[in-house]
Amino acid sequence: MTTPTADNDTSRTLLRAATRHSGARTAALCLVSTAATGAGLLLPAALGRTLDLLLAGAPATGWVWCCAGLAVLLVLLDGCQSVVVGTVDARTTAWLRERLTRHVLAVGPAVTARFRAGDLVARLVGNAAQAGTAPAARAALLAAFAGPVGGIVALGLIDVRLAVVFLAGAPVLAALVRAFARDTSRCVTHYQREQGRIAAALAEAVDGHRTVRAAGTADRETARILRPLPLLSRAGHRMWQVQGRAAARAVAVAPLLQLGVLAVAGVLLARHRLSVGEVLAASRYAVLATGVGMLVTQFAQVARARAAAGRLGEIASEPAPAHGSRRLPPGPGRLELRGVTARRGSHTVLAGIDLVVPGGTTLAVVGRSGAGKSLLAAVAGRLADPDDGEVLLDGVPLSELTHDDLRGAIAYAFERPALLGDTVENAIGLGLPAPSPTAVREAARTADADDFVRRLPNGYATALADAPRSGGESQRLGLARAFAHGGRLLILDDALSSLDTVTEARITAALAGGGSSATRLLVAHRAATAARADAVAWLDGGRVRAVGRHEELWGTAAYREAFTGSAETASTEGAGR
Ligand SMILES: Nc1ncnc2c1ncn2[C@@H]1O[C@H](COP(=O)(O)OP(=O)(O)OP(=O)(O)O)[C@@H](O)[C@H]1O
Repeated sequence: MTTPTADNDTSRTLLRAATRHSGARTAALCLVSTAATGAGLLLPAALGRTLDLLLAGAPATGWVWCCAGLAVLLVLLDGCQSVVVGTVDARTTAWLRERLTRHVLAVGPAVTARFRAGDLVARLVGNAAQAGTAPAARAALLAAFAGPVGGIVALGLIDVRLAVVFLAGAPVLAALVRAFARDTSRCVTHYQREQGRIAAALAEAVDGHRTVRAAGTADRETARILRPLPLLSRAGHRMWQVQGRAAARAVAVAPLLQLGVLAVAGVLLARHRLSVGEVLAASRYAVLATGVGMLVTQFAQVARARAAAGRLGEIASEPAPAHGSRRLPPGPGRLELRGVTARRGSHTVLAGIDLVVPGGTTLAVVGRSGAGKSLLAAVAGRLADPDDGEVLLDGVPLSELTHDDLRGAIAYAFERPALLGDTVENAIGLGLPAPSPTAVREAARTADADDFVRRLPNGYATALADAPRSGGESQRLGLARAFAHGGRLLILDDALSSLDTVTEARITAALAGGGSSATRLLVAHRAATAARADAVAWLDGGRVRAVGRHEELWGTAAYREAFTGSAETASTEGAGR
């Protein structure tokens, strides 16, 4: 579990990297924004000069053109700014989404232990888009600062007393902006958190729609999903209050400052220290110098982006398992667990497990529901790391293997496989660099899936979305994927549970009878499956109570009990282990 400080550091690092990624465009945006601010600052001076020349009856055509040119330039720069802001936002958002999606998938099940699925999606979609505006918003904030600062400098250049009058009231404005920035960050963080809660509950309800309908609890479920709504509404109202209060205070203070500047300018005009044009310029610079409205908007944007980046930082700080650099030497696929201990919360699920599966043999793992069979299967193929001990394949600790060697050597099938890909063929060949149609069909035949795939509208080319499947058919496709993957270790985590006993017998017999040369680890609930394995590991109370042939163990009453009453509850691929 990471700390809030680590999350904050990570969010800052993430934003810095995202800004670097759009570096050239962000620099261009800074240039365009600065140029726009510069043009905005020059315009009042040019207008003042033009007015003075016109009042004096002197030729002012050049200055009129200059004013017109500056006005046109401002419009053009404004257009450029919109285009560049759009591009920077889009590129940064895309970069953040890609990087975090990769990270989420690299972290694996641990990420779903900390974040609910809907909340993760809300973060990767909504918050990434908000955080993606950070580089452009910061550049715009700089430009928004340049306006008031330039306005004060210009006032000082016209007459230093004008700047002094303004600066006397400026601390009040600065305090307003600071309070606004602080309050906004707080409300935005609350708002985004409540949004994430709603998204998480909604995703759970959509996933469990059959259960909700069967229980007739749609109304209660809707209420559960929308429970954070009052808090969301409160955070939203608070945001508007903060923004409204800041604007109201600014509206109260800014005109007073502008009035002060104008009064002093009027006195100086009366004393012939300033021209009419300079008074006009001073009045416009006073407006620019009090440009708090712009600052408030930009601060709000930066605060939203930073709060969103904070939520992304929480994901990014979740450590992904590191892979080693060792290659897998040739070998028969001998699997060895040495003193493997795995805890979940305060519960020690696996306590110092020692187990050896000789290459090319089948080990069935049995035990009552909750005995830790799925966790053992996850640890055996490094879907999860043990808290203590190590797992070796042909003598090499899994944690020291390169990512490609590890994943190339171990194939998995689950009770409820997630089928990914455009077509049935792609779903079976998932993960293979170049899946051959022959290998995919051969694997499907071994998994007893070939017949029903051929009956689909376009056979193997049928889009997954157009291939309605029963639980057993999905399992067979998941098995086919594992068989097509090959490798020297095959782990079936309750992947035969939805098959009828005849099909299950056919598949396990095919595997044992030369259908696969791999070492096989089977999480089994049925006595018949255990009976076909070369050996059985009986898990009980977090330990291996016995290893032996099924027929030998069957004599023990407690062993027989492990097969009764445990078949209804089973593990799932997405259960977060
Ligand atoms: N992410 C997790 N957080 C907390 N506890 C967990 C987590 N994953 C598994 N557990 C707990 O670990 C124990 C073993 O779970 P596991 O799924 O490995 O059991 P199993 O033997 O496969 O059960 P079944 O036969 O019902 O599928 C259970 O008590 C389960 O609640």
